[in-house]
Amino acid sequence: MDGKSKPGVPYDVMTDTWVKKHRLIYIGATRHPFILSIRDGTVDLSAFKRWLGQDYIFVRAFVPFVASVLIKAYKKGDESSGDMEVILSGLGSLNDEIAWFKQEASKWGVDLSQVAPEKPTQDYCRFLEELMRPEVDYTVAMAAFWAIEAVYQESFAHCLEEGSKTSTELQEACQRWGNDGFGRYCSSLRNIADRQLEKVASGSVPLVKVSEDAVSKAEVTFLRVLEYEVDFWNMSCGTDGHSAPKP
Ligand SMILES: Cc1ncc(CN)c(N)n1
Repeated sequence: MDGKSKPGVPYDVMTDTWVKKHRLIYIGATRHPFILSIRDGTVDLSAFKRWLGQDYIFVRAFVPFVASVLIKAYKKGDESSGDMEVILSGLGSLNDEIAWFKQEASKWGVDLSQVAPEKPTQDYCRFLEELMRPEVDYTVAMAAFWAIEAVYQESFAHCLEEGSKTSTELQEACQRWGNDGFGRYCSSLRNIADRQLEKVASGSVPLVKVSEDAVSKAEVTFLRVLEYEVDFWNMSCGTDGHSAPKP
């Protein structure tokens, strides 16, 4: 709890504060025109196929990133926190996700072996590599991990809400990240990130002490994730100026 909170009055955890403070870019990432076009049934299928091929490349790079977070959780040495179990479950679902991408690609006639990473994918994967370095704080890596998963969860859940006109053929893709189980998994990641971010408050004992430096680095990292996600959606739509011409 921060020093200004009153007993019995709910207070914002750090990730709430960030989402409110950076609301515009957060909305930009979770309500992007690409997602809105899936939701209203007008998505350009060549854009969807481009997203599919590029996201397969991203997810392959995301696996070692998540493994690096698992190593950081292990090194923290707090077995009772349950963090490793949450992260391990994430690695398990990434295994299913990779199999799903292969199956979906064959359904849509996308030859994954021929897909080259576009610039936004390359940049995002490079960012993941930077975060994998052992000197990157667990708090910073967890904040990125949560934000990356949360953007997909919020985006695709929006395509399944009442009133959406998502086509039947794309509903399964939306279910992958928009289902309640994935929502609960994102909440677990968020709780870990918030617990790590909890700062020393006057008169209360913090659960975890992290330096101000790690907290501000984590916020910058959160913002960078949102920017990379927006670039990734832009690329999928072909509105980034870098994408290959539509097939
Ligand atoms: C670009 C991106 N961001 C997030 C996710 C969710 N794992 C994803 N598959 N791709």
